[in-house]
Amino acid sequence: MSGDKKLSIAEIDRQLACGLIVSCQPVDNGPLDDDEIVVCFARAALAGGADGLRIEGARRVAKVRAALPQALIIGIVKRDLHDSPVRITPLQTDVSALAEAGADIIAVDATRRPRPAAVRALIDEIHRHSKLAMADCSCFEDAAQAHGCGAEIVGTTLSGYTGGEVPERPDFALLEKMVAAFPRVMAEGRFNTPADSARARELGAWAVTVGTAITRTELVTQWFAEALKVHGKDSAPA
Ligand SMILES: CC(=O)N[C@H](C=O)[C@@H](O)[C@H](O)[C@H](O)COP(=O)(O)O
Repeated sequence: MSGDKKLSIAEIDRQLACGLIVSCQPVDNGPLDDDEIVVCFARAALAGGADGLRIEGARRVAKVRAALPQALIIGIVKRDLHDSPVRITPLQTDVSALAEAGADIIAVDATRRPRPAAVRALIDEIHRHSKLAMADCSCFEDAAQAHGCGAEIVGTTLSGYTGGEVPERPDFALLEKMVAAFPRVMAEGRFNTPADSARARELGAWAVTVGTAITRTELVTQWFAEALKVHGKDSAPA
């Protein structure tokens, strides 16, 4: 298994062409929430020109790695803990499982919230496996802390998801602030259109991760259905 593959950040810099990463995370328990479908999403994303993939769960990372030995994979584990709001790769054992499954980059929640393992401990564990660390951040201060702990990549992933209503638009203000301070910033979270993704790159994002708009068919269908409701039966021509 190519869990042993070790890419340097400079090699990844060279591999990025358009800077698009596709997150292949179907809606939980929906009709597309299936390991083989995730592998198909991954194949389709690469066929469409993506530079890399974001995959949830060690088992799915291993399946995608086996099917696509050369793919750049960012691995995460999502788990619901009873005593912490941290969901994305909260434990050191999650890190080891993702490393063994063949992830190149391992992303962890880097928010400064109550958590079972410190951000530094998770990043150290990622590096112990000779993998690269990405910090999923909710604000500039999260990114500063994670960068200080050695994270190679910091992302806007969790902006808007740590309290209050989730905004509709991406957090461009945070992206700009992070780009000015850190060398590799992942634009992630609600980059739902090619135009917003391109804008992120114009602003200096190292790469852009797009999930929902590509791999959550139910939600994209809802966007269309909601928009079309305005012109429902009453306004249709007789
Ligand atoms: C907040 C959180 O849990 N984000 C998750 C992180 O893996 C995923 O649910 C998102 O789909 C991913 O970040 C991509 O973002 P978007 O789906 O908006 O393109």
